[in-house]
Amino acid sequence: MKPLALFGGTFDPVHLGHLSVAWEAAELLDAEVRLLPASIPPHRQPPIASAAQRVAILRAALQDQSRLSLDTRELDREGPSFTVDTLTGLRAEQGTRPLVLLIGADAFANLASWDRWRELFEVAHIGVLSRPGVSSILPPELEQAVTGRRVTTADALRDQPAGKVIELAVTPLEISATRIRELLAAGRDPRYLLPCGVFDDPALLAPYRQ
Ligand SMILES: Nc1ncnc2c1ncn2[C@@H]1O[C@H](COP(=O)(O)OP(=O)(O)OP(=O)(O)O)[C@@H](O)[C@H]1O
Ligand SMILES: O=C(O)c1ccc[n+]([C@@H]2O[C@H](COP(=O)([O-])O)[C@@H](O)[C@H]2O)c1
Repeated sequence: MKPLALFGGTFDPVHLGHLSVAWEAAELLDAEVRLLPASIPPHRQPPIASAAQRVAILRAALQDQSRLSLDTRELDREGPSFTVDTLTGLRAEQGTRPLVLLIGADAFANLASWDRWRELFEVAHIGVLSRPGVSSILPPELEQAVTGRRVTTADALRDQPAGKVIELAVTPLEISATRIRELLAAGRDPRYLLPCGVFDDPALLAPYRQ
């Protein structure tokens, strides 16, 4: 069975950095990949755009392809979007299908601050996406938790439903939502940092313009 990979984020807004690494992860793992927008992200300022606005941008971004899809379950839940709750729900739905949590290297380095973070390894594998400027040195507590879990081939994720960690060497694209919000707020037009379906509809980016 193809693994199911979840790529969570604030997506405020989704950009070509997200889509490119999600696409490459889908290819590298031969997995179904779902983008999972967070409702109230646990460890950061609330997003500029509302959940409905971020979903509208995601839908526009994902049109005309079938490899990446959208999973809005965190938006349907009250309270902060703790990833362990989301993955536990998916585990109950998906039986023994391998689940892979995709996270950028910057977010992965902070994993030990996440809610019930050790339980994540019980419900999913973790696929770490390389990101420019992010060191691969982990805090000792996390390094210890990861020891013995590292695998280097996608096939190794199919042998069991959860518990492994794989580094995914994706093409580095130095794009961030922060930079896109700054450019839009300054009246600039970051056309080639965003998917064309998003840029072609100016109403979608209105929340970020001042
Ligand atoms: N260019 C990129 N390359 C690799 N991973 C990325 C990239 N941009 C974002 N990610 C990863 O995507 C996930 C969701 O990121 P998020 O929605 O916070 O985007 P962001 O660009 O980091 O946003 P912000 O600048 O607002 O923090 C995180 O795991 C993050 O590490
Ligand atoms: O569960 C947690 O405690 C937790 C803490 C920080 C981040 N996350 C998740 O990590 C993903 C990326 O977060 P962010 O803030 O980089 O967009 C997103 O799906 C968040 O819900 C989850």
